[in-house]
Amino acid sequence: METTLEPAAESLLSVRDLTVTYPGRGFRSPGFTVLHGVDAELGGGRTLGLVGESGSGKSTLGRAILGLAPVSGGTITFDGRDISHATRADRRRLSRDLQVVFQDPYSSLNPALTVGDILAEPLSVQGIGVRQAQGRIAELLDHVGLPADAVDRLPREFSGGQRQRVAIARALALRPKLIVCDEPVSALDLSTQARVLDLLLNIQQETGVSYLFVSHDLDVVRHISHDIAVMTGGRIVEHGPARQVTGDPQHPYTRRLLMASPVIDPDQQAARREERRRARDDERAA
Ligand SMILES: Nc1ncnc2c1ncn2[C@@H]1O[C@H](COP(=O)(O)OP(=O)(O)OP(=O)(O)O)[C@@H](O)[C@H]1O
Repeated sequence: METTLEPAAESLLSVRDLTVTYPGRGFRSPGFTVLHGVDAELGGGRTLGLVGESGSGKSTLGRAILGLAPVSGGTITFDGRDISHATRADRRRLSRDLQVVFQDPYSSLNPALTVGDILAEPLSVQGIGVRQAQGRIAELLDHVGLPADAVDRLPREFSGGQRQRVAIARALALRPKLIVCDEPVSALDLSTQARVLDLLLNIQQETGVSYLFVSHDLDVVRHISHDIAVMTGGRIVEHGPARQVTGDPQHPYTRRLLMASPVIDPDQQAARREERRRARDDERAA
């Protein structure tokens, strides 16, 4: 199924025909193509949820945007600039506007640094003085709901959810325009997941930051996203407003994903029955 994307009126991120091929190990071994001509679009102050099974290429898309996966074809335009082949120096400048929160709050924070030092790092890289940095760090801790004395403590003194709050504070330090959130709640228990998702929503309302939110969990993505892109086999098979993608899925793969995610609400259960009926009809017609 083809998904034709019109650039959003105020597009912040635009991915066009993106191909990522990892190089083969030896000179005889061919490269391994993970993304095959991916298109995606994200406007300012909005969230694009990227959902799909394990290995479908979601993280690779996030990594390509961050300059951590090789772009072998197509373009990535961010804030009006083509960043597909940004140099290291370009990336340093871009890090003001483009940040990341990874899945694992246990390995993504340097265990030897205090929370204060972790938050000071991006500020000092951008040349922000100590006094100004101290003020900003206090503001950031307050913003993510951590106590002021967290500044002198080490990551191991915090729970998984609190560590993820530290990672979010670090990502926010330079007031970015976009944060790539790569499975940021997958390692957390359900109630902590809900609190971290609410925090991300509040931050977006207050700051206008955009999120590319990668998750294998459609329920999580549905909760946080304005738009959803559905990915399988390195291709985006459906991309549209969250309500439309989850309420009236067009692609059989999206329908399967929806059927596999748990529902409690009776209206959703009725909709789910209808989805199953349509999927059965589609299979018979195929
Ligand atoms: N550095 C790499 N070199 C070679 N292949 C890679 C590399 N990183 C990822 N891959 C492969 O790319 C494919 C897509 O991986 P990716 O992590 O993007 O998927 P995903 O949808 O995010 O899955 P998950 O939810 O499990 O993280 C996988 O087959 C993976 O093995």
